[in-house]
Amino acid sequence: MTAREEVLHFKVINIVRSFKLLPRVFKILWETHHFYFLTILILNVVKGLIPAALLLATQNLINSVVIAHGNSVFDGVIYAFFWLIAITLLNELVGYTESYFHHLFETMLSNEVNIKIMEKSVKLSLATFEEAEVQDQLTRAQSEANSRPYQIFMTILSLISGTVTLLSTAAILLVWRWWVAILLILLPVTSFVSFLKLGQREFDVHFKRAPKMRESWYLSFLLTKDVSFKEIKLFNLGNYLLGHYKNIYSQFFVEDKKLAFRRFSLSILFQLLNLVVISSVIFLVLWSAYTGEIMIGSFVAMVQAVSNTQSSSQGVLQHLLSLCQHNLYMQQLFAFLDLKIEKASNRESDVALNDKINRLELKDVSFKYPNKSKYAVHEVSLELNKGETLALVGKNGSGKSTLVKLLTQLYQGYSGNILVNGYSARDMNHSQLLERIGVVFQDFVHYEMSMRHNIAFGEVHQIDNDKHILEAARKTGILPLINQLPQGLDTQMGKWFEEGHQLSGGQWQRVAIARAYIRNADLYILDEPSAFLDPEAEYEVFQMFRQLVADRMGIFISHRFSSVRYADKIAVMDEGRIVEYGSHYDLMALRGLYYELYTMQASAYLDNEKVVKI
Ligand SMILES: Nc1ncnc2c1ncn2[C@@H]1O[C@H](COP(=O)(O)OP(=O)(O)OP(=O)(O)O)[C@@H](O)[C@H]1O
Repeated sequence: MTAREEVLHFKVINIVRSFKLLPRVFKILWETHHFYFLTILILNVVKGLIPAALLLATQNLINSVVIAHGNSVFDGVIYAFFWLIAITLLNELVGYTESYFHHLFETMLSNEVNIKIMEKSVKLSLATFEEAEVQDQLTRAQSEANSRPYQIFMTILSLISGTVTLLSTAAILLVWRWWVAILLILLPVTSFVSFLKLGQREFDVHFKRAPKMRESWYLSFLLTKDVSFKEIKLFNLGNYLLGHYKNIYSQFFVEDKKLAFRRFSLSILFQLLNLVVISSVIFLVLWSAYTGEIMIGSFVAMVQAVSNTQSSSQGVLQHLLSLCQHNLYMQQLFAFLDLKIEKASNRESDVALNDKINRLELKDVSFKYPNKSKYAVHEVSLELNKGETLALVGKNGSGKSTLVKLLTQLYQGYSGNILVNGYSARDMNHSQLLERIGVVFQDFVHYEMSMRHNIAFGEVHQIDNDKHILEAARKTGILPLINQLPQGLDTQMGKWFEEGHQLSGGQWQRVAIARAYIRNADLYILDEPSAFLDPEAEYEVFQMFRQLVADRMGIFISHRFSSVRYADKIAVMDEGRIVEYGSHYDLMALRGLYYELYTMQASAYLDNEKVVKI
């Protein structure tokens, strides 16, 4: 049974079992802030005792007035009055102090949980992170991270104070008629099971909703973010996407309405049952007072005790129910936090990379994406030495970018071997290896931060080293651009935040290349570095790349054969395999796929020239 099925097959007993999560919940609460946590806990125990104390004080006051009326001794009344005022004051004081600590603790707790989720996120491997189920778990964990853990805390507190109130008020009734106290405590149990089942159903509905929630989040992202705004306008997609979004939410509403109606009907039914029992018990108290069995003060206290016992018993069970539901959420959060981390990078057994990388070998490397039958990379073997450049070419989807992700160990589940200086990359100290590689991915990030951040993120400890950052900028030709920016390196980039300076596609691409170049790496990998560049910029970028890797190694992926031809080695990929391998001249002489692609592109340029001449 998969984890998902396990959760969906939760029965009443399994929900109760979910209480074993409580120690872990307490650990999070404790770690959030020891002092606040303990203080709130203690205040709640005190809060739980107050209703019974108030009750006894009221009973005492009324009875002492009755006694004083008979024998004109007023001291007892003053004394009882003092106690009532003191307890009322304590009640107020506890309430205000508790809400002060609550307020602070709430923010801290949601931060703590959000941080735990983000910490876990960055540790996951790319393969795990990309799994749809993991994305769903993340959505579930994140969507309620701000409210759920705090609600759990509140529920636990209400449970504590409710139980204390229940026991203390029930004790007053026990003295009078023990079976009435038991009846009032057990009465709400009848509703407990029904509400528990309903809670399970509500959870199942929300559990199954995660993929749709993700879809609705994505639709809202498309409709509200600048990256998609232009296309949405041009293709007039607004109404279509909005309709889709509304559709998802109207489906949610139908489900919610059904559940709300069930909850409403159950509540009415059990409320009526309660009313009948409570009225009968109050009539019994009334009868006792009428027959003179109890005094008037005790009568008032007893009626109050009946109502308190019944309501606190109902409250305790309600809180137990909420706790079950909250625990189901926590189970999702913990499932995400417990996800396996593929490689414990920097293990003691890892081979240290003490030297510069001067040799890279791939031996029969094959890789399939999870749940895919076809190889994205199939039996790839190649080698690269210091001072050499390798160009990867091939049609769309032939496996070039995947190969780069394998080289950078983003995916570990490959067969064959990748050797760095003769050692298997699998056994190498991961961070040391990655420190020696500078990569620009095809889908590089536009950081909506300052230019300084955008470049220095390649070597974050250089964030304040202007000289170093500007040198990387010079190598990609963006120095003149930086000089023109209103706050130079500290200018905000992009359009998401105030005073943001938007760059063109080619400028963003050069910034991304500068981010790789700021690293003093031994191997530079550029995945389609010229996709957004004009011919002049492309020429410039490749000249600089060749200079940079003259005594290092360089790999680039490109569909532009004008640049590819200058690489020392060219690997032509098709359906995951390397089908041709050699220099430009070797491959042209072969008259195979490379020749075909090269001449196709060259003739397209020549045709254009003809058109211009005509
Ligand atoms: N994250 C992923 N999950 C599943 N399959 C993927 C993933 N990324 C790529 N693929 C698949 O792997 C194959 C190789 O993709 P890859 O991105 O490596 O090709 P490429 O040669 O870089 O293509 P392009 O020239 O279009 O960038 C394709 O069939 C693609 O559908």
